[in-house]
Amino acid sequence: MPPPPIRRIVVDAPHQPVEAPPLNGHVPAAKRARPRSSGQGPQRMRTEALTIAYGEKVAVNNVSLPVFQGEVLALIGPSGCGKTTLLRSLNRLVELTPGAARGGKIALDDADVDGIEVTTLRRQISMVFQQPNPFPMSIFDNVAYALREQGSRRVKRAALEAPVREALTRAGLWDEVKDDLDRPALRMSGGQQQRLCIARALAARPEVLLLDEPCSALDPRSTTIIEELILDLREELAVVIVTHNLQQAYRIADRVAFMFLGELVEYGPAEEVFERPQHTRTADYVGGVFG
Ligand SMILES: Nc1ncnc2c1ncn2[C@@H]1O[C@H](COP(=O)(O)OP(=O)(O)OP(=O)(O)O)[C@@H](O)[C@H]1O
Repeated sequence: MPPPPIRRIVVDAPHQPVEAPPLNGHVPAAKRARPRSSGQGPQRMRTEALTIAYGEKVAVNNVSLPVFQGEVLALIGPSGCGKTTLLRSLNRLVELTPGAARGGKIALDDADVDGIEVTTLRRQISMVFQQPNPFPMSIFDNVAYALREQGSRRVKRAALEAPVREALTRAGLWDEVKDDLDRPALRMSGGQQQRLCIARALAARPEVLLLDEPCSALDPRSTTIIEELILDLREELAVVIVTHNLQQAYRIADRVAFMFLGELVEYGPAEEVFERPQHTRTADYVGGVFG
């Protein structure tokens, strides 16, 4: 099947195109470090009419959204619009919240996620959280943990060295930690800890990487390193990131989904959503009015 073209979704009646103010004046196009994806990757996931409620509170309302391999999809929108709920629904983490209920469908490679054993699903769709959360064990064991969980619990350390090294290399951390693998992970810097969490997520060889504001607790240098890393990883994965940082979304996203009060208001290539938004609400948000 030919890859689907990049297209835009504008929910609600399309408004007159509006001129968006620059992104708080901080993000000239030249800041974009790498070309955006050509949009040729296969579709990895999709939600169809996804609705999630916490009791009476509808947090995500009727959202249909594709996720493509080789791309970074950024979920943006004002606080409380449902970004994290949507992200956590993709690997069924949201089900762990008491009172949460879901309607609609989520598919991974055309398979309904409800039919995939949940541990397997969470290996295929790994998640990295806002606060780095390494386990209280060594750097090596943090990454090896994911491998041991995959059924090789009794495998000797020597057999895990190559995959641990590979995951740390992919997470851009190997050179910094290779002589210190037995150091407690909790003694690393915040930025290193977050990259370790990414390495741990990658060790499970996921198809989709979910990132929930992964840089919000980090300094600018660590943020730049992780943004570069996300752009590298996008070659082999589908990446979905929730971010409040519009400059970050502009820098790294190939496509952007703007949510408001649980609804998907606008979705499309990042440049279009930021520079030529079709919806007044999107224009107001990317212009810094909301949020
Ligand atoms: N456990 C919960 N129980 C009840 N309501 C919840 C729960 N978690 C989230 N909500 C509500 O669901 C809505 C969406 O929340 P969510 O955290 O998904 O939004 P968000 O866009 O990620 O917000 P933020 O940007 O502030 O993290 C909000 O109104 C929130 O108050």
